[in-house]
Amino acid sequence: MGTGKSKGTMFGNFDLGNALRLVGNTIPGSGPVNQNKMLDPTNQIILDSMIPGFTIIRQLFMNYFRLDITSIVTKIIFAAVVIHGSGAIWEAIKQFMFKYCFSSVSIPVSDRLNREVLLWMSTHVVEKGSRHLAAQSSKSDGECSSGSYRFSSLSRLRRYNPADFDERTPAVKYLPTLGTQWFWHRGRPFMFTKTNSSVYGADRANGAGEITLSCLGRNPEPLKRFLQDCKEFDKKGKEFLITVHTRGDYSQLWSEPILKPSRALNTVDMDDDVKKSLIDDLSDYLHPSSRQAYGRRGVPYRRGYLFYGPPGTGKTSMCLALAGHFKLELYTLSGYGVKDDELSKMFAALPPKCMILLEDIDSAGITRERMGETPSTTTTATTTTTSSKKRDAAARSGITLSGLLNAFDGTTSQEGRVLVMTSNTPETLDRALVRPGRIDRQVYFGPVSRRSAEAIFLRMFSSDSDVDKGKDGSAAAVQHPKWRSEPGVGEEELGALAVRFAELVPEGRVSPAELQGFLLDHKRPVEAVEMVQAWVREVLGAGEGSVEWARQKEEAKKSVMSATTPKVMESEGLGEVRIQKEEKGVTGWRLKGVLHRVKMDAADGRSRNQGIMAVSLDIKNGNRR
Ligand SMILES: Nc1ncnc2c1ncn2[C@@H]1O[C@H](COP(=O)(O)OP(=O)(O)OP(=O)(O)O)[C@@H](O)[C@H]1O
Repeated sequence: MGTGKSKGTMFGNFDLGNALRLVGNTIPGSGPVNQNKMLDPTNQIILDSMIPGFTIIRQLFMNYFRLDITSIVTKIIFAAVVIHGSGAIWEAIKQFMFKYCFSSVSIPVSDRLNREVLLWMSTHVVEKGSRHLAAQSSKSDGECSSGSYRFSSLSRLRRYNPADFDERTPAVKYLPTLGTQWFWHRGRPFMFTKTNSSVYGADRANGAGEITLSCLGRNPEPLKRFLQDCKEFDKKGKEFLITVHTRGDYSQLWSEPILKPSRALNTVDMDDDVKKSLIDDLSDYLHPSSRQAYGRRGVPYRRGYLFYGPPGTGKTSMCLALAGHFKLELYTLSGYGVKDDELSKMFAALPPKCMILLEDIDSAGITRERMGETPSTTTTATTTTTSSKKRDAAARSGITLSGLLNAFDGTTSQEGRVLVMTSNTPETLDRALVRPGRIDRQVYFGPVSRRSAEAIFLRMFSSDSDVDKGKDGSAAAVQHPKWRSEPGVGEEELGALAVRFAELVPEGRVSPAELQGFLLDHKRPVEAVEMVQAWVREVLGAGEGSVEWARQKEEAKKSVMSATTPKVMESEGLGEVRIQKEEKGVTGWRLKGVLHRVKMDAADGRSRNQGIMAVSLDIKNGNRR
């Protein structure tokens, strides 16, 4: 290098000494152009080897333009050598400096820190005036995909922007592009480098890359501080969002995180005491000292809840609200299509502290049959049909009871998680699934009471600023044009309307989801009060799946239980009525099922359900929707 002998192939034979002599010989003014001047044979050979036919070209220029191009060509070659050589020297200096004068840290593309650094860079560097950017379209709900991640961090830090919600022209987000960028952080220069040479597949297609951060000095502390700041920044942005993972596809067990606006606990209506006790129980469990306390007492550090009740009563909403309140990442699974071994791997892959939601666990088709543990029930045609139906569901879902229990309690299963199962028909769940230790609390979510009807009404018609204040204490971002645009309806008037509305909604007969649906169709409070009676009449004749249907079903079951108990000798161990068939009759629906007795198995101490009697019950005026 120092001799000027270049590394490049083009300059492989170049002799700098000769070249310098040539330059000297041909410096303008060093003498008149002599047409017949011959080139030094060595130089001639060098130039000819570098530019084939140079001597002929030179001669032509001499003859036609009386110009000796040797000087120009030699200078160009000399400049190229200098540029090339200085590039290599600069590279060597850089490498030396980097090795001995800089600290650096690299962050793989799969690590969440990668996303957190990108977010910080986007907001503090890229959006503040980078000239080289990577652009991405955000999704309508404010999500933006970055590498294998999805995040709405940029939009969530801004005020409401209608463009963020326009499906046709999603807003554009800017991220650091591949390559190197310098920036200042806490008074120090930092170098950010993003490369994708070791990134493949979807990540590469999405523009994700490994990040290397460097800063001047041999002490890596400033880098650590910077990474901590990135984490804090990300956390702050997520304050009003929750991270949700669903089942992953292809090689991933869980999907990449999806950010959703978190739901405030006060927007989920339920009995105040039940809600308070649930929150207290969870805060107790999540207390930093709990893990140790559980460990010292030899109790596995896990907590399980069963949220049960008719459809649309807030089970899922409560789960989202709790995850947001306690800043837990939420992993949701609806059960179908997962095999036992995959489920066990999914549980093993959960982070140490998170919430896992198994939705509608009763419809996941989990049976003992696949384990060859057919419960002894009275053999009726309906039982056979139900068993085969369940077997079909189980075959579809691939989960067995033992597989599920193994995932919950297995050695690979993470401690520290909060498990929530939701169910519309908890009585159909195997007792082993909901025994204490797996499910520590069962929480009932019921239809609307008078108090909750009033609360839902007020929440729907309060000004947006009030709703927002309830959630995060911030001022309103937007006021919806239609909601509560009735003149003359002030706070006092609204309160009175809410009381009137609640009186017209019969207690325990409609679900919060049904009531919410009605109020979404009637966005003015006076109109809602006027229309609610007609709507209630319509809903109470509603069919399967409604709260009214569930209520009548429960009542019918209870009456069968109380009527049959004396006949069934030992009432001790009497379980519940399990519906197996629903037939349309003249006056409504006839449900056929089996009355169960629960027996403890002396051998393994597990409870066994034994069908002891076929029963039928009627639901009057029930009609399917
Ligand atoms: N108790 C409640 N308080 C406030 N909103 C509710 C409540 N119950 C239901 N909702 C509203 O109804 C809709 C459905 O609620 P959600 O999905 O939580 O019900 P669910 O009980 O989980 O239903 P399913 O059993 O069918 O899964 C949501 O939009 C939610 O806002």
